[in-house]
Amino acid sequence: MPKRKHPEPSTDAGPSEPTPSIPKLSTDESLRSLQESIVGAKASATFVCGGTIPIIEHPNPNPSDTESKSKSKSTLKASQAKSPPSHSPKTPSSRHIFWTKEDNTARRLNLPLSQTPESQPIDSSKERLKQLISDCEPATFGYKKEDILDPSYRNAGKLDPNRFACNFHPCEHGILENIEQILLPGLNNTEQNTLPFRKLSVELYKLNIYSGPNGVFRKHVDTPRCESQIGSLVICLPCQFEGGDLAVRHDGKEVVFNWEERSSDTIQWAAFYSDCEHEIKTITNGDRITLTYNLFVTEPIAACITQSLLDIKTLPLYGFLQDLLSKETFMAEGGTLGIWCSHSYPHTIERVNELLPRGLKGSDLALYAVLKALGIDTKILPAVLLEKYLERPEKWGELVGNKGEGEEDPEEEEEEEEPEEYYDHLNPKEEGGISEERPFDTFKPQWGEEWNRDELFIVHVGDALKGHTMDKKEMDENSKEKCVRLYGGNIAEDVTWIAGPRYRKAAHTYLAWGNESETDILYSYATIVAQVPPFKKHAKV
Ligand SMILES: O=C(O)CCC(=O)C(=O)O
Ligand SMILES: [Fe+2]
Repeated sequence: MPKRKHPEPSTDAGPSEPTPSIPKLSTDESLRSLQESIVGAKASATFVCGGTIPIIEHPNPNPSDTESKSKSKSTLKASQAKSPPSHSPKTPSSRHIFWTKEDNTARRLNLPLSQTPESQPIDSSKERLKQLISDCEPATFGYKKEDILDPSYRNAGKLDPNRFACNFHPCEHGILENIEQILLPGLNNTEQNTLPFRKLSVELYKLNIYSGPNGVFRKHVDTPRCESQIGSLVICLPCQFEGGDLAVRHDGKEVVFNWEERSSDTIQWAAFYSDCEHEIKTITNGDRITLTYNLFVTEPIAACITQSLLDIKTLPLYGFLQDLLSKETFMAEGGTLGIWCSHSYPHTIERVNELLPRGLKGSDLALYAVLKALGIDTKILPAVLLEKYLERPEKWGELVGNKGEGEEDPEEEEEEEEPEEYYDHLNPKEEGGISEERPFDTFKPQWGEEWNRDELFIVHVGDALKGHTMDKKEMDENSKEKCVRLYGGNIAEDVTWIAGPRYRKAAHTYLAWGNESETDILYSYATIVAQVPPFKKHAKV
């Protein structure tokens, strides 16, 4: 365990946010304020960004007005993208979609329709648009590993990328660079390079058309196409429509992109992490044509482009923790902090150690990087909740938002490992739907309740992340013993837990005891575990 650093008075902590001062707080009070600070940092973390590119008749030297025009219902604003790099190409006056019909003949549509070449009457462009719509196939959505066609849930047309091409690429106008800076920032400080430099790659996924009066895609979470997928990008091409707001949510926050006003003459875009719930409100009129892309985090790149990295010391959380650690009253004997990750990761895949911590998102990334930068031994580890709550079923209600006694067995409710699409439709009575899939969503643990340690759960923290395993024969052991065998590690009696469990993943499948043999699943959560060393007065940075 490293020695607790005794930081110098913070001179370079945050440019705007003053470092909160914590005079003589007991460890418990300090932990409470730490929890507030971490939860606060999570609340202000970014999970989505977007922007606008006007289509102009004549090339403009600075064409990419990427200022976001999204409307936010919460206090959070959609992150504003910066100006494009100087090498950004000139904006073409219009965009072309080329596509093939079933008989393999090719067609072309110019957008915006108002910029139809003079040689071509506008009516024939409108006719082309109709043809494009009718050449699309009905768009399905994934539910329980099946493709479902249900226009009351998703009413749209689609073309797969092998049937169309468009003279647009998200690298133009610096869109990808802007997304990278916001969703995949390099975090660094002068002393320590805490994370390898990361880059985004992008892959075209579909062309979709949502047409009035009933085009819609109700709330869902995109299915990641592979483990390194970190998000989705939507490019809305210039074509007039009304309605069709895109609402993106994470952790109780919502950002709404209202694209109707500028739909006829601009390209508008939004990018968000894959675990964000989102929906497209009803398109009441016109045609909303989008290109969707999958965003992946690439292999680590050795070279660091230092000037583009965000300085960790400018994060308010850095100053706060630095100050806390300089107080002798804070965890004087040292101890372990455990923070449940607020984003979903494929943390039980075979190659998990290639993907984490590299693929950390938003607030998890910031917290991990801050702890590392402060010299705290920090790891991403799996945590398993052992079923102590089964002995106290009346306590379960408190966890799932005071649902009261006699509720269904939470294990049964939570059988799926991913939040599902289509839940709202299938469970119309369940307000919000999502709480059924993620029972912890509504639970806000308060420091001091010690809910997970003594009363409700025993948390087992593994020694390292590892891929999903399977026992093909019955083992004579209880869950605790199983965890120790699979993960090493120990029952984490002395971990101070912050925030609450969110996204679990199947970690181990095994044959359960019973009259008939059936398989059971052990789930784990990704957590950030930090070993705070004991305070040593003489320990200087
Ligand atoms: O078109 C949009 O705004 C989003 C589309 C979407 O959510 C999807 O294709 O999964
Ligand atoms: Fe989606």
